[in-house]
Amino acid sequence: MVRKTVIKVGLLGLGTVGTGTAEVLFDTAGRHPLLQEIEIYRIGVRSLDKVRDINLPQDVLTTDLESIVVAPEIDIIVEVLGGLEPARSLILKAIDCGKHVVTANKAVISRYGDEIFTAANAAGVYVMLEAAVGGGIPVIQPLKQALSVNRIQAVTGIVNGTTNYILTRMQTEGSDFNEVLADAQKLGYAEADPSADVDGLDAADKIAILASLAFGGRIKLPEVYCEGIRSVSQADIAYADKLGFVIKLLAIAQRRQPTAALSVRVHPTLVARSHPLASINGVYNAILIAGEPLGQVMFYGPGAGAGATASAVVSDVMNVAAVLKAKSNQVQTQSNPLLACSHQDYCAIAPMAELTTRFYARFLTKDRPGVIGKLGTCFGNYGVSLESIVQIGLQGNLAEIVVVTHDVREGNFHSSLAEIRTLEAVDSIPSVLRVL
Ligand SMILES: NC(=O)C1=CN([C@@H]2O[C@H](COP(=O)(O)OP(=O)(O)OC[C@H]3O[C@@H](n4cnc5c(N)ncnc54)[C@H](OP(=O)(O)O)[C@@H]3O)[C@@H](O)[C@H]2O)C=CC1
Ligand SMILES: N[C@@H](CC=O)C(=O)O
Ligand code: NA
Repeated sequence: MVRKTVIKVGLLGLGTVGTGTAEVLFDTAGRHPLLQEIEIYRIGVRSLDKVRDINLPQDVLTTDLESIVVAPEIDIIVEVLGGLEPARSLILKAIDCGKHVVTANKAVISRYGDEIFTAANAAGVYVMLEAAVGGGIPVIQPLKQALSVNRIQAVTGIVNGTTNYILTRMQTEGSDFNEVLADAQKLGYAEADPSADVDGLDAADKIAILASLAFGGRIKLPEVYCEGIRSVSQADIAYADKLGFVIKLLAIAQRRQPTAALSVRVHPTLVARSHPLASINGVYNAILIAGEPLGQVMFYGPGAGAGATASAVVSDVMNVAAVLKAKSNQVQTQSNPLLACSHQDYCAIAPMAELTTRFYARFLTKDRPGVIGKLGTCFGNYGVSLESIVQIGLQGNLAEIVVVTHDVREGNFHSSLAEIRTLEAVDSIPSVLRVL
């Protein structure tokens, strides 16, 4: 006989994502029937006095988060607090108490994934994280399951909604960076400390998680190269546009040969207008995955926001609930390897100097004959071949020269720039960006 179980959830956090999650779990009509067997038992928050946009059963709220993770009635802990502590300790405590965990917290997973998954594997519980990357876009489960038969070659993504929203509005409306950031905060897209978005750290957390799943090894976060969007100016956006590009904050994990070290990086990048990632605008995210034998597949959707992220959180809750239900009916006794994390070793990460990529660079120089020739000589000394070189205008009495290179070893390109900086005719190099 199949018994009907009620699976109890302890929800840690009732902010943007927590509220969206509770709304889905309280309103199950027309969704998967299994959701009707899932109940929110307790919700942990910082303040009981805060006005909430959601009707809650009496006494469900508490500020005692520890009491939730140790409650014997609770099967699944959903951590949507954000930040490193107390999130990390509460996740570990929940695992220690034999509870499954669903989290949207990429900051904790990318830094403490090793400790958390080792503990979860030892305790025989799942730690699920679909909401941690790409918000509502299903990308974690596809990487663990449907795509895992492929040899992955590259994961290239726009994985931060806030910065894509900012860059899109700077590009299409010429808006001011700080004004648009304030809007992204109001819309609930940004992290509590938005420098995590703007400086690329959130995207670095996410690409570390994606790379780990795609390439089958853990990633040491400090080895992920990370550059944010503060240096992207209206001048670069305008030049990129003239040259047929848009500027996107890309997160890339790439392995050129199966045995080579991985390149894992986040930086603003010129993307050709014809490339599929160039048309991903606003808070939308997209992740392009290339693998053998599949070829390319692109996941696209809302990368942040209450409803979108709740969709991912609740799908994880439902996956675990399905396992618990099967277990209670004695159908399944072992961990499902396509839900659990199975890596123990670390990936070897290649130094940035070894990266081969194209570059865009903008120079301010004295406006006199022969300067372009001198730049060309310095580039030639280091094997840097130019795809285009343009001098469009003057800034004051200085000439503005923009170059786009062919593929070049990053170390060689920087050596050529070091030599160019010594030229008497060169005033400054205001920007250097990579080109996809
Ligand atoms: N916002 C988004 O679009 C997305 C967010 N995420 C991730 O989801 C997580 C949550 O984000 P979000 O919902 O935006 O965050 P919010 O800041 O909106 O909400 C955080 C919630 O956690 C509670 N909280 C935080 N710290 C504590 C603490 N020390 N003790 C008790 N309660 C605490 C807050 O309580 P109180 O309400 O009382 O202040 C609040 O309810 C983060 O890890 C974020 O990176 C992932 C994908 C998208
Ligand atoms: N701050 C993040 C929220 C989702 O992960 C973003 O802007 O993408
Ligand atoms: Na996701």
